[in-house]
Amino acid sequence: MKNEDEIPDRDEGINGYQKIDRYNPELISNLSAHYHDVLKQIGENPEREGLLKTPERIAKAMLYLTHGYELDAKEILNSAMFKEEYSQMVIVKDIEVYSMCEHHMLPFFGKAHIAYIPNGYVVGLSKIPRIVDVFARRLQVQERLTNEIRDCIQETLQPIGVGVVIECRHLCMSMRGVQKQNSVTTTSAFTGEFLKEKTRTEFLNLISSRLS
Ligand SMILES: Nc1nc2c(ncn2[C@@H]2O[C@H](COP(=O)(O)OP(=O)(O)OP(=O)(O)O)[C@@H](O)[C@H]2O)c(=O)[nH]1
Ligand SMILES: [Zn+2]
Repeated sequence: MKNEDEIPDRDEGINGYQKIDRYNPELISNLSAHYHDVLKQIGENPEREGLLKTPERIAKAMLYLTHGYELDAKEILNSAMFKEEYSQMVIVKDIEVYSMCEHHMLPFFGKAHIAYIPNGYVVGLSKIPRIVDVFARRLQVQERLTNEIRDCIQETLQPIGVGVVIECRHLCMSMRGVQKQNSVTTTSAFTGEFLKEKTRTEFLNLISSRLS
């Protein structure tokens, strides 16, 4: 029996998530109908002029904000790995992060700082922020986001070590709930050489310094 809420083109995707076609008009229209109902349920009038296109806008925005499910971070890293005899720490810092917490579907946002020590191979620099987005554009908790980035780099590039630090503000803690406007959550994850205090301290010092 066909479930009328069934998502069209549902199919086994990568990373254990269902593959969906985010541009499928039928999917956008189904999702818009749900958001139309949400507007009614919160006491709004979805027929007033300002809200006429809102359900469709939200549907498209949500599909965009969760598009990381379809992307394969390992494939992205594999596409630009170069043999290079550079053996010092490589750091890409201050990478903007925009994600949504899986508890409230409210944004959390801030910065990621990522380092690795190559083991014969380096990766194209742009690929580091790209994989941050792959994992951030999903429903997340900051701790899992941090670990997923670390594991992806470690398993794909197989460097001597990886360090990931993420600092974010969670709107579920500032707009609602405990209503703390200035709290920032810091998470970190390390492998290999970064488990040693000396290397980790060097990384943490370098990410806290600012270019003048
Ligand atoms: N560890 C972790 N917790 C998160 C993250 N994002 C949101 N949370 C927390 O998830 C928890 C959910 O707790 P619940 O008590 O079930 O939800 P709630 O009643 O809405 O909680 P309050 O936010 O305290 O009002 C809250 O403490 C949130 O602050 C995250 O990325 N990591
Ligand atoms: Zn939340």
